[in-house]
Amino acid sequence: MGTLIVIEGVDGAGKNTLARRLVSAWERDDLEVTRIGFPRYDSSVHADLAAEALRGEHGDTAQSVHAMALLFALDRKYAAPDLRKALSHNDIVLLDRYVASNAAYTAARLEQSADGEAVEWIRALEFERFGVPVPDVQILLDVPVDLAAERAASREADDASRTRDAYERDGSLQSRTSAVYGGLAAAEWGSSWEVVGPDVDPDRLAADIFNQPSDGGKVTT
Ligand SMILES: Nc1ncnc2c1ncn2[C@@H]1O[C@H](COP(=O)(O)OP(=O)(O)OP(=O)(O)O)[C@@H](O)[C@H]1O
Ligand SMILES: Cc1cn([C@H]2C[C@H](O)[C@@H](COP(=O)(O)O)O2)c(=O)[nH]c1=O
Repeated sequence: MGTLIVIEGVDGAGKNTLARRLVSAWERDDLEVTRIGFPRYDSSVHADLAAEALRGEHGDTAQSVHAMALLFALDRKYAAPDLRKALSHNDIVLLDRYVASNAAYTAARLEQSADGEAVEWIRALEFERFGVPVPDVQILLDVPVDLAAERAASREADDASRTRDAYERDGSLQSRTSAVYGGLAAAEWGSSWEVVGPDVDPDRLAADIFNQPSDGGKVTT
């Protein structure tokens, strides 16, 4: 059975970039790795509806914190069989965003903290009711929100297909989300967390997170 590793962080933190570098490091060590990004745009109707809502379509859907969270959660519910299959065929399944994204953004939108009702609602909905796999370790890429916002803005300037959505343009939401993430990591929400900064060395992180072969491929933090 493979190890389920998740990268979390605010928009523009550099999750996608870090994920690619971790995969390269693990593949150099001959590990079998699969990378999946949530939301699963273009392969999940729920993910596509959520993206469209965040760009102003579907009436007042985006205004409803809970409707948005349900769309993101349904994307994962229908991905769960593929996640289990991927875990049975790989040493590592690396996810770019997962359940903690829903917990952090939902709580932040409702101005709650990591120990509030929204986070508990997401935990019960996704892990208990939908039965999505629980991660072995969650990495929080903890980047100052101003730096993350600059990166998201410059990515938008370079690539017209990456225009910022409603969440990405809301600096206050990004700050609150960052704070909730900090609380989730401190509470080891769901599983163990590793908090890393913007200057993390991906090769060292890859080695730290997946110690092999001495511990049989189990995760350490
Ligand atoms: N370590 C880094 N140093 C400099 N620039 C970086 C670094 N990591 C990422 N970037 C740049 O910042 C921008 C955002 O990075 P990336 O797409 O990896 O972030 P993300 O967290 O996956 O964003 P989102 O959640 O919004 O999809 C990209 O233009 C990327 O090239
Ligand atoms: C998976 C997931 C995402 N979100 C939020 C986070 C982002 O602001 C947007 C879109 O994600 P992307 O990484 O920028 O493509 O949605 C969320 O609130 N809940 C989730 O489960």
